[in-house]
Amino acid sequence: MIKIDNLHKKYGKNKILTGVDLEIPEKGIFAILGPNGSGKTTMIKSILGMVVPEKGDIFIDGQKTHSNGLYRKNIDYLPQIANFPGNLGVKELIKMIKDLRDTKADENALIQRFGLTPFLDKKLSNLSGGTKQKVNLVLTFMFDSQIIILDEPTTGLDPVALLNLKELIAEEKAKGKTILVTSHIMSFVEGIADEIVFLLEGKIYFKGSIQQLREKTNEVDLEHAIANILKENNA
Ligand SMILES: Nc1ncnc2c1ncn2[C@@H]1O[C@H](COP(=O)(O)OP(=O)(O)OP(=O)(O)O)[C@@H](O)[C@H]1O
Repeated sequence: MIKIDNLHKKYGKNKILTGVDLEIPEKGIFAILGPNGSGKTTMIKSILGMVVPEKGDIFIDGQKTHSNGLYRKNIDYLPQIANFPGNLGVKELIKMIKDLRDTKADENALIQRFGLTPFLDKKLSNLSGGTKQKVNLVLTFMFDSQIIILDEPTTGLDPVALLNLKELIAEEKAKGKTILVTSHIMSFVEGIADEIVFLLEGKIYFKGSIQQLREKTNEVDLEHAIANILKENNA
């Protein structure tokens, strides 16, 4: 379980998170939504210990995150922008990440799933954006951690890869995992999310099911429900 208590983070004078309280239970898919710049990545990076908040606490399974970095081993993370050296080959990169993480990994089924076999000996700099993202997905999902955090996983994916990703996320959930995902693609979110967590003006504006959000906003679908919140709040 992930618990965030009164999280505050600013960059210089720019206040981004101004008292985030959030509880993410054991199992399920939670979509972190909010307008550009609302602090979704900042919140995710705080959970991962990559951003140091001024105030507030984060607990994972009851343990405070800044008391011990070991909890990170149990989180698989797909960053919004993954920058690996372009002269690395795909196979080399996978091996390098496996060696660094030093945890059991199973990449072969994922390589098949995303059709990456023909690219294994290619350099990253020679891959298309979507193919690079498929490689990043392999790097994320090849470990078998209880918590998976995906920051904009759909970037550059074609419809087949997108369907594959949706199925993969559903399979991981079926194993009892907790998945946090950010996305601006509402059809993707609607297809996978159990709950929406909506960040606005530094706080959690809404947490609940898509159905509850539709009822709250009186809208027929998620896209209109989100647009409604943004217009009402001039966001
Ligand atoms: N390292 C940093 N230094 C200074 N400002 C930063 C830094 N990282 C993020 N910011 C600023 O903090 C704000 C929140 O950024 P963040 O990336 O968390 O938002 P987001 O909700 O994930 O946005 P998006 O939907 O565009 O991905 C933005 O105004 C951003 O410019």
